[in-house]
Amino acid sequence: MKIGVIGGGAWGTALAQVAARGGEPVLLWAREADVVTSINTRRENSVFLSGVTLPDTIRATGVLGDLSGCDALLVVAPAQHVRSVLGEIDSGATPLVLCAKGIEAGTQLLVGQVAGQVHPQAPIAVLSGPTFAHEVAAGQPTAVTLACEDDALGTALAERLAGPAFRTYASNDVIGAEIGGAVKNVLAIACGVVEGAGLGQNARAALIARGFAEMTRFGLARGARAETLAGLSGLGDLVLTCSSTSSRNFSLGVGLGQGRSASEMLADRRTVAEGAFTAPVLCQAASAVGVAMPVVDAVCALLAGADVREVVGALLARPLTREA
Ligand SMILES: NC(=O)c1ccc[n+]([C@@H]2O[C@H](COP(=O)([O-])OP(=O)(O)OC[C@H]3O[C@@H](n4cnc5c(N)ncnc54)[C@H](O)[C@@H]3O)[C@@H](O)[C@H]2O)c1
Ligand SMILES: O=P(O)(O)OC[C@H](O)CO
Repeated sequence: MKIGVIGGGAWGTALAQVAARGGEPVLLWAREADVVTSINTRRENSVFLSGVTLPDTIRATGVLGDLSGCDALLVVAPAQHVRSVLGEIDSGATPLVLCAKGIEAGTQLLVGQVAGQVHPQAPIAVLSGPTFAHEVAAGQPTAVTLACEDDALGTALAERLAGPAFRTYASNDVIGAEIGGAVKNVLAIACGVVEGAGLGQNARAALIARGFAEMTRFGLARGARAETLAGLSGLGDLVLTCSSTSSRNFSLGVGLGQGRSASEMLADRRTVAEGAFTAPVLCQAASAVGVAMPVVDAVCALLAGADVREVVGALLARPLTREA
């Protein structure tokens, strides 16, 4: 199965390395000419994943059409750009494996649903889980969910991408796998705020638990299965990103907690903090299905410039309620 990768950021590059591990050729499309040059001439993505030497079997291209001979495409562009990038490629019925984590602004669709709209003939799969790109690239042990409604294709993809230190768990809950990854990015911002504002470890643990309750309520309302949300792509990824400054979302939250403005921090950065874009859409999507997500609402308020102490005070002052 020849793999193509759409997106030359840190995660697309690390996944290209995963796919190339057995010696198979992998073609990676990158939007930036300097990324293409860096990979093809220096065997390194010095822009988004510096310090990692890539095998000769990974070739980069700036031409999306070059991916047309691939047997499966890993889609690793940021969530808000998946529609436009996929719209530029004529991949027919080639399976698309969505690896971005987010909800599209305007449509409130998960990225797999966006891909299904753009390429109705293509089988859709989702790869998601607790996966910092630099750890995967370093060959450190990692486990992910590989979800696909077509069990045979899902198993084939899971086997193709698995490696000695990269364990893939097959699932057919595509929506569940996507919702975990999208929602945890927003909750990671909240946990970063706790860190930045010095609110303590009790508060962070409470946010992880109550955030998981929000993820579960929203996921069930959108058709996810509870066991998927409690698995690698949900709770697993939530725990990872809510407890590490390696997370861009967590780090953005730390800045917010220290009183910096979101727009200032997001301006001019080349790397993506998906939670900042997902948060406002998630607020609308939750309201559309009648699900309360107070932590997510608080993140939206902070991203829009609200005062940290006031937002935290309002969260704590809500009427007492039952846990479940
Ligand atoms: N980095 C990780 O550890 C990691 C792990 C799992 C999932 N992800 C997810 O993978 C996706 C990609 O993240 P990343 O970390 O590889 O990116 P990155 O932050 O390393 O790089 C930014 C990426 O955004 C792309 N980009 C910027 N503007 C664009 C535009 N207008 N159109 C198309 N692409 C554009 C750039 O080409 C680049 O590929 C995100 O959804 C992220 O949540 C990342
Ligand atoms: O750096 P973040 O916050 O985008 O997180 C990266 C991955 O999603 C972790 O699984």
